[in-house]
Amino acid sequence: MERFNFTVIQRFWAIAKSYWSSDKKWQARGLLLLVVILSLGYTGLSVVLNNQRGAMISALSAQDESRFWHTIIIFAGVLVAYAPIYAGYTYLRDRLGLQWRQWLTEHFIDHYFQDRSFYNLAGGAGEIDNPDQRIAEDIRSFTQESLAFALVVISSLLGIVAFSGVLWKISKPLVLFLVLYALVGTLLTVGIFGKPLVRLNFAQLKREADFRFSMVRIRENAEAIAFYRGEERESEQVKSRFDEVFENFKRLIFWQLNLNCLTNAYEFIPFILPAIVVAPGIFAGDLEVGKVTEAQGAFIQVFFSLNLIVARFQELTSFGAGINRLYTFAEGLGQVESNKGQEESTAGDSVKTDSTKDEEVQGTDSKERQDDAALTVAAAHPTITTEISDRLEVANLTLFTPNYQQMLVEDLSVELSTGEGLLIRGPSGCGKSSLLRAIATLWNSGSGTLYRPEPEQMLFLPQRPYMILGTLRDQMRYPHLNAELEDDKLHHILETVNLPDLDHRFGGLDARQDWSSVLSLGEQQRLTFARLLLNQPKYAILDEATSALDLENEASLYQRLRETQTTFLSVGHRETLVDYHQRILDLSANHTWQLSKRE
Ligand SMILES: Nc1ncnc2c1ncn2[C@@H]1O[C@H](COP(=O)(O)OP(=O)(O)OP(=O)(O)O)[C@@H](O)[C@H]1O
Repeated sequence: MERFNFTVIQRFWAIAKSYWSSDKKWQARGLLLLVVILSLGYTGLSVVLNNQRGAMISALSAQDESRFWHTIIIFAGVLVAYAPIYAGYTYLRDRLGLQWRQWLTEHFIDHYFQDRSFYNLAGGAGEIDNPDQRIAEDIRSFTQESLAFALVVISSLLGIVAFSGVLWKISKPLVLFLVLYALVGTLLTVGIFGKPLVRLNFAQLKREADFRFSMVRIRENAEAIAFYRGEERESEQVKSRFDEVFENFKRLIFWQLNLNCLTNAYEFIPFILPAIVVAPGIFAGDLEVGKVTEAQGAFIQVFFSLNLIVARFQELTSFGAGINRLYTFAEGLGQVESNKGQEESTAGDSVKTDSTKDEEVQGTDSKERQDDAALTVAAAHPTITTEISDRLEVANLTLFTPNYQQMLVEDLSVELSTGEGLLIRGPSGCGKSSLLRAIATLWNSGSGTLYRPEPEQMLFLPQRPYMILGTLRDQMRYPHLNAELEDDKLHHILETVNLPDLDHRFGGLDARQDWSSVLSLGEQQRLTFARLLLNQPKYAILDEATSALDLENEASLYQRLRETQTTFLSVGHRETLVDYHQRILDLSANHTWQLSKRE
């Protein structure tokens, strides 16, 4: 159990330290210091308030009017200072939490897009589920909760120091009993409830994210689902995802019920124990009546400070689960060093729910075996070498699917001469798009050398047109959104790709739309072709980029492309495409290839 807690703390620190030692560290530390000072201030004032409450009761029971009013005046005076200090404390705490969140979110987003991690993680076997939820929600709760918890720990320590003095004066055995009682309670709670609650909270986060994702997919594929009349199946699917949320939550609240039974009984004692201990002194006339209130106030403060872990255990377990999710994500992004080997048993345990534990552990094992196997395979095989050059050429290229499961092309050598068009053909599934992936350096499983120009000199038009979120102008300028282009030029290009009234239809070049829903596939293909004609890169790679167009539109676009200086490489099935290319590369299903010149 100790080891388990230690792992979570280690993981917490691995994520947290990046901010607290970043270039923003002095600002962060300064703000934290201010928050701690304010928390010191309000703890000090609460000690005074507690004393005065006791004094007030004593004055009332002794019918001492002037002492009563005196305490009331002090009370009011302290409150005047207490209210703004406490408000300032919560404000600055939340402000610091927000700044931390901003920094950490940007840090994760930077790593997510660095080295194409978003693509590599998506292509993996899905160990890092729902990265969107991890960035949007796990980071938010991580920063808020860690700050809230750290400050609670600090104020608890202050509370212990401030109030145990008060209590010590009233009754020493009471203090000793308190320490022992809190210690036993904490060990019991962590021992019994720690593992299952972190596990269930982890699963809850995942299942909530899966459920939400299934709803997002429906929104994105609404039309296809409507055509298939797939409502029933989709509704079943969403409901079954929600059932998983429901079942896990049921288990979670059952464990919380058990925890509450223990903590409620356990937290009841502090309310009566001080009275029992102080009562004999009062009966004997040695102590004032108000001492009961004072002792009770101090006892409760010290008790809840010592009892921090038990009192906040539910939040702590969900916090721990969030830390685990964020840590595995950071590990996947290469932000923190992977120490899988050391943590194998604990990390695996910490993420499984009771009912699914066995199958998921098996799943994890087989995933790890697959990963290990993939690493062994990758180590045993060479990878494709890429060299930046002013030409586009593959030399002796043998290409496999990732993990080397399937050979796609064997010993291919071809160079693209400037101004020339090359068409790649072949049966479906033979590896045409994969060859483009290799040229784009998305895949490197295989051997041979790829000579390619700088990425900025190449533009890829993938099989499925990609419409960005933004204006029509952005759509056309993508991926160079900062390019300054005159409206006239944009209009002219729209005409060239046979979309002359597109901007009028949607309210101008600055109109914002969900372009992938409002444009037909052919219109989207023409719009991506507009990007190509605007950018005029040195090399263009077109993967069935005109497959949804009629022959006339296709011919016109290729004609325009040939008028530019761009050297292009196309993949496609249509016979008519041959007319626009000088050379043809035919790939076959048995990894052989043939290069020919057009007659
Ligand atoms: N991420 C992947 N992991 C493993 N295999 C893959 C992956 N992506 C594609 N493949 C496999 O690689 C082979 C080649 O796929 P590719 O997309 O290159 O075919 P293609 O020739 O472009 O087909 P089409 O003409 O149908 O578009 C296929 O058998 C496909 O199943």
